[in-house]
Amino acid sequence: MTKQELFNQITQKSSYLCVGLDTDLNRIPKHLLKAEDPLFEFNKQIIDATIDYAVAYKPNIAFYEAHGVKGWESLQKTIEYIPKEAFTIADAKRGDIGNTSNMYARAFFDAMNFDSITVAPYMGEDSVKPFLEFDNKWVILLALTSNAGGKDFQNLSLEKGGELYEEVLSKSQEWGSDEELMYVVGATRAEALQNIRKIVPDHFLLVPGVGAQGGSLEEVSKYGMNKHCGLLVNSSRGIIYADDSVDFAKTAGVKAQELQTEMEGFLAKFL
Ligand SMILES: O=c1ccn([C@@H]2O[C@H](COP(=O)(O)O)[C@@H](O)[C@H]2O)c(=O)[nH]1
Repeated sequence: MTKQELFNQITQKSSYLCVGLDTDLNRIPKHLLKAEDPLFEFNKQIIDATIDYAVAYKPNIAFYEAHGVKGWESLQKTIEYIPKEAFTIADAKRGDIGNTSNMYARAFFDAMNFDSITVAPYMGEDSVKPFLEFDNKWVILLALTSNAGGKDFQNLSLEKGGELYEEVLSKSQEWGSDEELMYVVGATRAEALQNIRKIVPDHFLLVPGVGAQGGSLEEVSKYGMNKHCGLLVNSSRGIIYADDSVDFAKTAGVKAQELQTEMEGFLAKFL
């Protein structure tokens, strides 16, 4: 999906919501455990209930690979089920020496046909570039993550000035353009967004941390939005586990719609 196509989706749905598919057998409604493929059955119903309000879906790969072959099958079925209009994110946080990164990229872009993958920048240019060699695919580089421990390294001051996450943002722009590179910035780090927008004014940001982690959608939208919206705001648990009854999908739809309605307001105010 191109940047323009993503922006078109955002405009059409008045939404920059990404629904996180962190599907956990211990948390899904009990009646689904009888299904042949409970992970897929849950995802299918969540997708059907939220597709009118969401522009992206982000399966977190850990929740699938934890089940071995069966989990990978559920993931494959899920990615095939997501309507083509939606942007898909493999939240896999990969990155290794070049030839290994190339295999990761082939797994998620060729074999599974995801639009994008999250990548850790820690191993540098030759670990990230293999992911950028695929047409019409996106790399989403971890910049300033939502967890408390993100500060351990990402906020370290560099001798030449600035902090490590700022160097990730500026250096990586030598590797790819804003048509193929996005950044992860946690909603819990919204105070940094004004500064981040000075370094990456045109890039899309994937923003997890709204909902269960307590990030503010309003602050993220106010300080993070650019002329192409430039935001995909993820909520996983806050949507998919809002209700563990047989009505779980309906409730997920309501939660997604609530966020979409707020986003519609912010698009009118800040875009
Ligand atoms: O900095 C980061 C990077 C990734 N994540 C992932 O996003 C979702 C958040 O889930 P919630 O239930 O909405 O909190 C999850 O898959 C994380 O692994 C993140 O939270 N922060």
